[in-house]
Parts: sequence; structure tokens; C-alpha cells
Amino acid sequence: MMAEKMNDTFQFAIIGGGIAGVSCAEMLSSLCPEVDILLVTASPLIKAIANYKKISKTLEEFDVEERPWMSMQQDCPNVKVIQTEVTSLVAEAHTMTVRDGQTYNYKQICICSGGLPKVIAKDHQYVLGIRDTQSVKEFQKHLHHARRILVIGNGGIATELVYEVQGCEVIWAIKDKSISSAFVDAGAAQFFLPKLNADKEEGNKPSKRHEYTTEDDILPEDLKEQTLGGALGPDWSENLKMTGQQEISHQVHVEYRVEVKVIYTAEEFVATEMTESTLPGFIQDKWPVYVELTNGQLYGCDFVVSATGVVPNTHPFTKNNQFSISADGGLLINEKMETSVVDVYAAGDVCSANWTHSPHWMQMRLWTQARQMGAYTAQCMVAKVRNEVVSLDFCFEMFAHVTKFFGFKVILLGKFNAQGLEGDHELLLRMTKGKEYIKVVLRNGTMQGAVLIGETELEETFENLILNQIDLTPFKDDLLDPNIDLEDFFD
Ligand SMILES: Cc1cc2nc3c(=O)[nH]c(=O)nc-3n(C[C@H](O)[C@H](O)[C@H](O)COP(=O)(O)OP(=O)(O)OC[C@H]3O[C@@H](n4cnc5c(N)ncnc54)[C@H](O)[C@@H]3O)c2cc1C
Ligand SMILES: NC(=O)C1=CN([C@@H]2O[C@H](COP(=O)(O)OP(=O)(O)OC[C@H]3O[C@@H](n4cnc5c(N)ncnc54)[C@H](OP(=O)(O)O)[C@@H]3O)[C@@H](O)[C@H]2O)C=CC1
Repeated sequence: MMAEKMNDTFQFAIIGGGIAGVSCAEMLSSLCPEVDILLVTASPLIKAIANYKKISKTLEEFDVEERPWMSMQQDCPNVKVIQTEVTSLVAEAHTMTVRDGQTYNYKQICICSGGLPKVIAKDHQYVLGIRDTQSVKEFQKHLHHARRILVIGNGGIATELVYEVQGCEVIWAIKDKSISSAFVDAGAAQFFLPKLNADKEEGNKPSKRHEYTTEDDILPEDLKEQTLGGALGPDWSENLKMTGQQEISHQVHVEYRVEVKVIYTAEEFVATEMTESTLPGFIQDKWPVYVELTNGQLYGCDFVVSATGVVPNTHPFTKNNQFSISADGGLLINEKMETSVVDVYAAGDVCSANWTHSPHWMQMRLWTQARQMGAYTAQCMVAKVRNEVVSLDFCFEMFAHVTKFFGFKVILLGKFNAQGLEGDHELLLRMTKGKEYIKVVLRNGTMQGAVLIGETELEETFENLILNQIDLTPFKDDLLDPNIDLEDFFD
């Protein structure tokens, strides 16, 4: 065992160089430029926000850049960055120890260690998860030689992946009755369906990001395997070449309401004496891996992508400390971003927000929330030192997310899928095939949430209607009338 070496005490320490950790460090640095701050990150590239744009009161858009960790010290001179992994935290003693045995003292610490992909059949050689640059490279490498892949999961990653993959047949196996259900309802899924197998308009796809040397190139051999990179984010799939071996553009087949029953290697499959229930053209093919689904269908493929969500990455921190943990595995935090352990805060994918939420906000593990939580945690940490009161940031007033699925702009506001309303609501819909899909969730005449797909330009008006809870009963029939200018109407 390595001898522990003690270092100075830092007022503020942060674990993780993802968007939550970096936002926390930047805010701490700007609020307390005279105080030494420590950021420990396992990944040699940190995430930084560029081209930040506030679209409305709650909607924000930005690019995410990967930068070498050294750059943080240039931008925020009072932040000392150490690239290593925290292997243990002893909160009672206010210390953390890193991989080489060094121990650091802190007064307050924020855990921003992100999430890990929740991969089915995790150790199976033909099953891949996608989280960071390293895992995407692995995926691209395998895809290059692939004729058919099977994608499991119905959330953000699967939705983006099936749209981007070309030159390779995709079997998309989902638990639900409609696609992309982690984000949108069955109606919106129906709107997206024609895009599943449509040829993509290929333009030049200039990368918005500055590409730095990847983790793969920087890391010493023995660390590559263990390093936890930050999660990828907006435009991760757009700028990547995702091409298989076949001369086809898009070919996606969806298997609805299924889960994976068994995954067989080629040898195991031969031993079963089963035959593949095939799609045309592949009847005689031999595959490296076979997947039996719960509906009895059996598919051979080159490999499986498990895009089945994330689990909060709490492991090294729960060993010596009694954290309260939520049902989804996150560190429970209160409205001051404090965990149940004194002087330990948490932000981003690793935490689970445990305050009484505003009626139109909920937690989803997304970039925006990681950024907002990181920055707000810094304010809470500073407020505690200064004995000041801090009130919950306005960003937690209403859920707002802007993204892109199947080439369409997608805006989700408030309880966009009537989450938690338990039937006590009504829906208003407007859809123009291939152009726009608009859904409004109303309860007692007031707007609770909305889904806006396409260039609807309704986001600001709807955001206001959700925030101010005007009784819309008299206007219900006109609300989605394309001939009425709502902005004028509610001015
Ligand atoms: C493929 C993909 C696409 C996505 N696309 C979008 C999108 O389009 N829009 C969107 O809003 N969200 C998207 N997300 C989600 C978004 O990326 C995450 O919610 C967000 O990045 C979480 O940030 P974080 O800082 O909490 O965690 P992470 O980015 O995971 O960062 C965790 C950091 O902690 C470090 N770390 C972990 N353990 C230790 C340790 N023991 N010691 C030291 N350091 C440690 C890691 O190295 C890393 O730097 C996507 C996620 C993925 C995987
Ligand atoms: N554009 C965007 O905003 C994007 C956001 N992201 C974010 O990145 C993170 C990771 O993305 P992703 O992995 O897609 O996670 P998501 O949480 O978005 O989706 C996971 C999906 O997998 C399903 N699932 C879970 N377990 C199984 C299982 N055993 N078998 C079959 N299906 C299963 C879930 O269903 P159920 O919920 O019913 O369990 C859900 O449909 C998420 O936080 C996501 O929000 C990722 C890409 C793009």
C-alpha cells in the first residue's frame, strides 16, 4: 500500500471534469477569485461550454467543447486541476485520496462524478455501451465492419444513433409501443416515423467543436481501461462518421414491446440448434452474435448497442460515508444541493434532486441541468461560507429542454408528457406531416407542458403561459390555430 501524503487544505474541492464539475469550478472561481479551489478529474479532457445562448427565460442552447484539463487553470487561475481518479472520500475527516495515494483536505466538496452507462449484459464481448469519447470510438471501429447491429433502448442515445447510422442495417428493439418514448409521446413518435428509413440530406457537417487530442491518445496504456470520460453531449452524433459496411443509406427495423431474452455467441447459438427468423436478404448469413427477444424473434448481428440509460456514478464515495441514496441510485440532495453528509454537495448526473419540485420542473439527466446544478451548487457553497441565504435558482422553476431528433428541432417544456398528472389533463394537438408537431398539456384550463417539434416559434409564448398559469379556457379552441398570432393575443 502506498503511503498517504498530506497536502494543503482547500476551501472548495470538486470531483469531476464534466459539465457539472467545470460549471461549479468556474462559478466558484468567479465568486471567490482569492480562494484556492481544487478540481480532481479522472478524464484528461474537461468539458467547457461555448457559444452559450439564452433562447428564453428557461431555454438555453450551447455547444460543448472538450478541452485539455490544463486549460482550466489558464481560464480560472485560482483553480488547481489534478488529473487523476479519487479513490476514496472520508467525509468525517474532510479528506479525499487519489489513485497515487495523495490525500487532500477540503472544507466543502462537490461530487460531480456523472453517471455510468447502464449496460445490459455488461461484460458480454459483443455488447457496447455509449458514454464518452472512448466508447464512441469503440463503437465506430466496430460499425465500420458491420452489416447489421441491434440497438436496445428507447431514449436519447438510441434515437440519435438509429438516425445517424448509415451503411448498416439496424434492428431497434424497444420496450414500448412507440419510438423515442423516453422523450416523446406516441403521436410525436408517429410524426418521426417516416424519417426512420428516409435518406438523409447529406451536407457538409462542419464540426462546431474544437477537436483536441482524445483521451485515447493522451492516456498511458494502464489507465485507458479504467478512465471515466465525461459524457458526450449535444451534436455528438452529428459530427461523427457512423457508417457500416453495406451500400445502403438508412435501414431501420423496429421491434416493439420487446426486451432481450438471451444473447448467444455464434458457438452458443449453434449449440441451441435454433434457426434465425430473418429479414429478407440475410437468410444464410452467419453472425458473431445472436439475440433472442421476448417476442420470440431471433436476430443475428455483428454487435449489440445497449443504450439503456445511466446509473449515477457514486461507487468510490459511498464506501466510507452514509449517503442517503435515491431509488435511482443518485446521491440525494436538498434545495441547497447538500447531500445527507455534512459539507458534501453533489451536482449533475450523480445526484437526485430531493426537494419539493416546482409543479413544472422535474429532473432529467441532461447537459442543461448539469450546467445549472453545477453553477447553482457553487453559489450554495459560497453562501454557506458567507452565512448568506440563497434561494432556489429560477432555472428549477420549469423544465425546459431543446434538442434535435430525426433532423427536427425539439423543444420540451414543463410536464411535456403530462408526467405526474395521472389522467387529470387534456391534450391539444396540431400536426403537419413532415413539418411540425405541437402538443399542449392542459389541466383545469392552464398549460402544464408542451412538446414543440419543428420551427414552431411558439416556445416563448408557451413558456410564459406555463409560468404564469393564465386560465386558457376561453381561448382553448384558438390556442393552436395557425392563423392566430398568439404573441399578439397574449400581449
Ligand atoms: C452519448 C450521449 C449523448 C448525450 N446527448 C445529450 C444531449 O444532446 N443533450 C443533453 O442535454 N444531454 C445529453 N447527454 C447527457 C449529458 O451529457 C449529461 O447529462 C451530462 O454530461 C452530465 O454531466 P456531469 O458533469 O454530471 O457528468 P459527466 O459528464 O459524466 O462527467 C463526470 C466527470 O467525473 C469524472 N469522474 C468520475 N469519477 C471520478 C473519480 N472517481 N475521480 C475523479 N473524477 C471522476 C469523469 O472523468 C468526468 O470528467 C448525453 C449523454 C450521452 C452519454
Ligand atoms: N438529445 C438529448 O437530449 C439526449 C440526451 N441523452 C441523455 O443521456 C443519457 C443516456 O442516454 P440513454 O442511454 O439513451 O438513456 P435514456 O434514459 O434516455 O433512455 C434509456 C432507455 O432505455 C430503456 N431501458 C432501460 N433498461 C432497459 C432494458 N433492460 N431493456 C430495454 N430497454 C431498457 C428505458 O426504458 P424505461 O425508461 O422504460 O426503463 C429508456 O427508454 C440520458 O440521461 C439521456 O437523457 C442522450 C442522448 C441524447
